Amino acid sequence: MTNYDLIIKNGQIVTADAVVQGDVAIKDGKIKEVSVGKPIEGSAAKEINAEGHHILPGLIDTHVHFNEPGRTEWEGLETGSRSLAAGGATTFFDMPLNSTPPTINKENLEIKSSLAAEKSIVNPRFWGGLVPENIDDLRGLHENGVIGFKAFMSPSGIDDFNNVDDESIYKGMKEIASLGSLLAVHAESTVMCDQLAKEKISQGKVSARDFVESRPIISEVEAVRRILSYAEVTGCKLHVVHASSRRVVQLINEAKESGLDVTVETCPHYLSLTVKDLEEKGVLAKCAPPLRDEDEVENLWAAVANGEIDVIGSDHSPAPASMKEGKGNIFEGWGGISGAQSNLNILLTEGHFKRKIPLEKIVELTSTNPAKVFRLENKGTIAPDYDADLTIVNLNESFELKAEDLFYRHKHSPYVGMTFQGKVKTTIVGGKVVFENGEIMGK
Ligand SMILES: NC(=O)NC(NC(N)=O)C(=O)[O-]
Ligand SMILES: [Zn+2]
Ligand SMILES: [Zn+2]
Repeated sequence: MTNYDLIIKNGQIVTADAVVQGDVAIKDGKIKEVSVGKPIEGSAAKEINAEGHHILPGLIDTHVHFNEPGRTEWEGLETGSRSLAAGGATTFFDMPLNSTPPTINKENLEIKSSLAAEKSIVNPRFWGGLVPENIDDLRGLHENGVIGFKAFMSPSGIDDFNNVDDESIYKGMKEIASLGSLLAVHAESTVMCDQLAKEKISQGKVSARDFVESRPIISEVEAVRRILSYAEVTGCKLHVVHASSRRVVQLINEAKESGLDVTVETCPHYLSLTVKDLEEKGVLAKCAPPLRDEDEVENLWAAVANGEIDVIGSDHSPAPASMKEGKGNIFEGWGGISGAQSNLNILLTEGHFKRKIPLEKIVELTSTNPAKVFRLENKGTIAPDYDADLTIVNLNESFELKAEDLFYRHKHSPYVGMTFQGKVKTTIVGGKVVFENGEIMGK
């Protein structure tokens, strides 16, 4: 008689607290038993021998733009979710913009969530948008299960998703606070970015360095200071996405210490790429806030090691290759990095192997904390009664990322050509293997 659906044997089980050798038994989509030191008794319909491999809770990618419905020629829920599975992620939070219609009311949310139920091979969750026009729609979005709300303090680059002014920040945050939800912000100063860009462009200064200088760290600092003030006055829980420097992170940590309910995300690209990559790769490595210099990368890793960062999300914001080409005028071309498949690879290679960041820390930032901060029940660790969302990784295997290995709709990424240490072998969502040895097994 079989008492489990799946037993994973003899792996190094990684949680935010420890790495221990053991077995994991799964039934009905849940982890039923974790056994350390002695084998799990009983049998299963399927067994995976994880000897020499590490078993991690599946990554929860807090920040992706999958662009469905309406802009599926850029990505889509099927290709996006396959890329995540290949990269060891089992849950994503899709941003409200770049899909058309944007997720700014419950009707639009319903369109997106039914498409995801049909097409995604990992667990989908959604951000609602806060735009100046939709304060009255926030309740409906909240009641229909959004993770929280996302607003842009500077232009989003998308016509149907307006950035918020201070008045709509105030009104929106008051409403979000009363709902008991939270606001995520893209924090850059509109005035600084606009003025600096105008000056640069009018002088014909359009290089990678010029683009970076047009979106300086102080512009993030200004916007973060302002949004922290509104968090204080409204009592709204705040989450600052894609912080590009430790200065921004420290500002948020000071606010945390003073009692504000605020968290911060950074992304793998700020931990692995620099202005030099933007110079070499051109628009392919363009994003906002922009890549910074080498010392900022090291400072951000110090912040990771020091527990100053809450979560790491990819900010996967893909576009067709034609919009990511060119090295001449960096101001032209789509801002957004295609990176969702490489999150774990970057954190393992650049973090664990190069800078001695413990595996426990990587799990904490990519899975345990996202589950905690965004209140996902039964996710984010490996323990009985938790969802069987797992990824099995061979840390002894290294590989060079090739464009054809990418599951994105458009097979380009600034990470192509890099050599990574640690390869995702198997990804399991709700007890089902969705990715194994380079192939998608799901629907
Ligand atoms: N419209 C976008 O996808 N924007 C994104 N673009 C980046 N990060 O360059 C973002 O999150 O700001
Ligand atoms: Zn953003
Ligand atoms: Zn984004």
